[in-house]
Amino acid sequence: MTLRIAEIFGPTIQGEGVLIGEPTVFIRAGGCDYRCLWCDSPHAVDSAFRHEWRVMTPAAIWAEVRRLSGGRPLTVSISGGNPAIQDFAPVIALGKAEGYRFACETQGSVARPWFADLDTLVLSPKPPSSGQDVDWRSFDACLASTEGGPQTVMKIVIFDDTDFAWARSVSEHYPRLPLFLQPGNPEVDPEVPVDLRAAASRLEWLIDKVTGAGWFRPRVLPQLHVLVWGNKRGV
Ligand SMILES: C[S@@+](CC[C@H](N)C(=O)[O-])C[C@H]1O[C@@H](n2cnc3c(N)ncnc32)[C@H](O)[C@@H]1O
Ligand SMILES: Nc1nc2[nH]cc(C(=O)O)c2c(=O)[nH]1
Ligand code: SF4
Ligand SMILES: [Mg+2]
Repeated sequence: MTLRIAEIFGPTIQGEGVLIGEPTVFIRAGGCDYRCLWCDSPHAVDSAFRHEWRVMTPAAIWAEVRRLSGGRPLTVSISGGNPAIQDFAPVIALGKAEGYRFACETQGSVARPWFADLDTLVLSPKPPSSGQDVDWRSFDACLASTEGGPQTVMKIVIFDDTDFAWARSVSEHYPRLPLFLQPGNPEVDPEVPVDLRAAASRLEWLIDKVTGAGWFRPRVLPQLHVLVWGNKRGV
């Protein structure tokens, strides 16, 4: 059995959400069932980049993670693309046998039995600005697959007022899911250096929205890796 892999990189720090700051190796799966208008990882989505993807066995993927981490267990984040359109169970089994921990980033459009083997599942339903339609039945199936298992959290990207209002209503439907908000990054060209002042302004705008609304449930975080490296690949 093989998997389509866009890149494997690290160790770096997890730049987003509940595991922010955690030393992490990323496995970025190739292929996605969505086409978010502002996707920051099109090289793992568009078939135009397919020739850059590697077809790898779980053993080959695991050998690469072990090499990058020097064989010292850390958190491995499985992202993409949408990793849930492939079967990562064998990779997770290889890693767990050596004491590694696993997180997964997905939009929640496809539920997988292997979600139950994770330590952390990050569900990131897509707001109106993405141009995608959320299938909430699939999202609920993802949630059901982790009941009594991994920590499961929700992370929503906010670009504008409409996204913000949407996030509030989604939050009301899932009152027990820990919620993380991050400002959308409109600059997805990996070659363009980060504009720190613009990034700080976007974060300030989102903080003002949350506190101004008297909404004290979500945590508001930047994309830490974007502040340091912009949208550079492999970090
Ligand atoms: C590239 S996606 C891959 C995983 C999965 N397809 C998903 O969307 O959750 C990883 C994370 O980056 C976020 N993201 C993608 N493009 C972004 C952008 N331009 N600004 C901020 N966050 C973004 C997604 O919402 C998701 O939480
Ligand atoms: N450092 C770092 N943190 C991240 N958190 C989520 C990422 C992703 O693209 O899934 C990501 C990424 O690509 N790099
Ligand atoms: S779901 Fe994730 S990987 Fe797919 S297009 Fe949207 S942001 Fe990109
Ligand atoms: Mg990213």
